Amino acid sequence: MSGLLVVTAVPAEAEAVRAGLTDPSVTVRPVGVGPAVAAAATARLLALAEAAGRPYRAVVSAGIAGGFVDRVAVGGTVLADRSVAADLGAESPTGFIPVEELGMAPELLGVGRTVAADPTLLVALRAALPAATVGTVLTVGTVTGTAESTAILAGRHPDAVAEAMEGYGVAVAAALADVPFAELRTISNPIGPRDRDAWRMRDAFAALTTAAAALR
Ligand SMILES: O=C(O)c1cccc(C(=O)CC[C@H]2O[C@@H](n3cnc4c(=O)[nH]cnc43)[C@H](O)[C@@H]2O)c1
Repeated sequence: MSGLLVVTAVPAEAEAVRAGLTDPSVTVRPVGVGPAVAAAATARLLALAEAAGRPYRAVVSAGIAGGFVDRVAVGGTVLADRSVAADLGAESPTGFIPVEELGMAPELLGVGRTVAADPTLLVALRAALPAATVGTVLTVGTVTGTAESTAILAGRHPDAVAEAMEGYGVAVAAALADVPFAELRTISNPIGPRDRDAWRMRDAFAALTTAAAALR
């Protein structure tokens, strides 16, 4: 059995995680931006390890994220109790319809648009990161960038604390491989009207390095 697999979107996130690790058995791999590449790359990493007779014991999606204002601060750390594909569904004149409510046969839904964190892994991470905010982390294909879309998303997900672009994809790969999953994020920017100058990447990367000590 191998140790923990940590997947990030970009190499800078992977470097920030590696800088804070205390457990040499942890493997960190940048897999790309967005749920599709994150799912495909994570599935491949898990399958290769399993085929080599050294399956990973758990997988964590880690990186920076946007935080919902008044729910988590920029520079803060978030643990997802569930990762949700926020835009998986259909628009309608009366609002968004989640994929579960579209009337498809349940067996066609695969793992659905919500994946809960592994309870044991989440308990361990919460114990190691007591200051972390725990809540839903949304996975989006497009970074939210207007006041209107922020209000809609926040209203639709009152339990959501952050949004990022990979967690649900990694979660699906982990679920199909029957490997425990969790998502760990540090907040680089408030979710809202796009203001790239307001992004605090350095603070978020520093927080990611600090939080990485919990990955063991
Ligand atoms: O949006 C940009 O302009 C941008 C430009 C260069 C690099 C980046 C990133 O490195 C983002 C990578 C990663 O960060 C997550 N993230 C961070 N903030 C948000 C957000 O507000 N909404 C969604 N995702 C966010 C995401 O997981 C990206 O993969 C960005």
